[in-house]
Amino acid sequence: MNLDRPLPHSIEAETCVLGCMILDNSLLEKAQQIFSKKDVFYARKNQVLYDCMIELHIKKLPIDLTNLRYALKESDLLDLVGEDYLVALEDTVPHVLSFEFYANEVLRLFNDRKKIELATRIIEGAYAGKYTDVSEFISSFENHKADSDGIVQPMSLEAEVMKLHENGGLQPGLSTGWPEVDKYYTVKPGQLTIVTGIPSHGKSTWVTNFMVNFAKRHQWKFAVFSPENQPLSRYIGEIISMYVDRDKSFNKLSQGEVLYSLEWVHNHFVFLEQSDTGLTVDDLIGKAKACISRFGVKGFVFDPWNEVNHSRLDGQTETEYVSLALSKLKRLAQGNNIHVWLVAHPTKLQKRVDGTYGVPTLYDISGSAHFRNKADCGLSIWRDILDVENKTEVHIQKIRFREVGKPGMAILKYNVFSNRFG
Ligand SMILES: Nc1ncnc2c1ncn2[C@@H]1O[C@H](COP(=O)(O)OP(=O)(O)OP(=O)(O)O)[C@@H](O)[C@H]1O
Repeated sequence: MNLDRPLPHSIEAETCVLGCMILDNSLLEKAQQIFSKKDVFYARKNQVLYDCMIELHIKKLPIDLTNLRYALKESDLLDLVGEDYLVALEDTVPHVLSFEFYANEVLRLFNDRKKIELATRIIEGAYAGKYTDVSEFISSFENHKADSDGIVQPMSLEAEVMKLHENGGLQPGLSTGWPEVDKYYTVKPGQLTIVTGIPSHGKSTWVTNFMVNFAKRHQWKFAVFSPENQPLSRYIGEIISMYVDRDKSFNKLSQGEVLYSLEWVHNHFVFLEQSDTGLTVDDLIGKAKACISRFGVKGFVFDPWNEVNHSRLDGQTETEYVSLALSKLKRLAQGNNIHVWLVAHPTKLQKRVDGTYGVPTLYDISGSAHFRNKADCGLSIWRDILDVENKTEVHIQKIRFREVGKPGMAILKYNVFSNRFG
């Protein structure tokens, strides 16, 4: 089937991204985080240049015009890119600060092209009368590399596998900002983390503190659905206390400090308001996607699960509903290369003989064992509420990929003034 118009692209955005990386080589790693796929560039010469930059980076060589020209010549690709185009790259950049904006634009357009390609194949399949069950056909394409029969042959993944190897193989995720937690849990885009814990044991406080760490350290932006943290001005005050990280609470900051910090919060967070009827998982996913394209959001936090409107279809069991909803959240994470955190309460727990409650697991979350089965990573936050030292235990109960971490437990101390864990 022929498309009679060009696929969406922006040569200007692509050249700006490449130019920024020449001016500031450290941006290449950021680009690799934003673009999970290799072939995000529309123009062949831009794709060649991006590949070449990755190669220089792997060889620990500076990404500059001299090295790029040499590497392109070596692989007979200089004519394809063109000397003049290469030299002009640096001049096309309005400012390196625009990098993230242009990179997200390149990613958005790449995703649009993929959607059009997918839709075209679906239409072709329908014309050919090949598929009786449309939903099955669509889900086969969600596995990206599946051919039209849903069967993947390993050599079709050659480029991805070689790229993974070139980029250093199976690498850990990004640091949480707490070395003791990093031993067990790091963060990869494209995954779903489920956090559980007994009420008042500090799940929300820990997740919020985690977001602040992550936004500071990796410049991630977060979309947060946290209806219990109302009014929002109060929640933002708590975030500010965590951000400034001094032994003083929000109340003791100067007006200047508050205003400065508020601007930082503004640049790293957006909040989703609850609706009167309660937002459904589909509503939240729609809003998350809007936040990804409008604000370049990389992390999405649902806190807690029981504040979501869980209306089910007629005849659908709770287990089926949970399974489908978690699959949708995983697809949101994978398809957009973001990380999703879901906070969920355990069901009523059994008291221990000493009257205290033990550490809940993902199997204790009300609704279904799918919380354990579908999560890529599972954490349980627990504390002894009588502990005078305010210690919190972070139990890492499930890690799907070994490079991301391993099961274990990290202890963090909570500071009541800064509201931070350290
Ligand atoms: N280690 C700790 N020591 C003392 N206080 C803590 C500790 N961790 C959290 N807190 C405090 O406990 C209170 C409850 O924390 P938080 O709201 O984060 O818990 P939660 O597990 O999310 O609860 P819920 O399930 O009810 O939403 C907050 O006031 C928080 O400041």
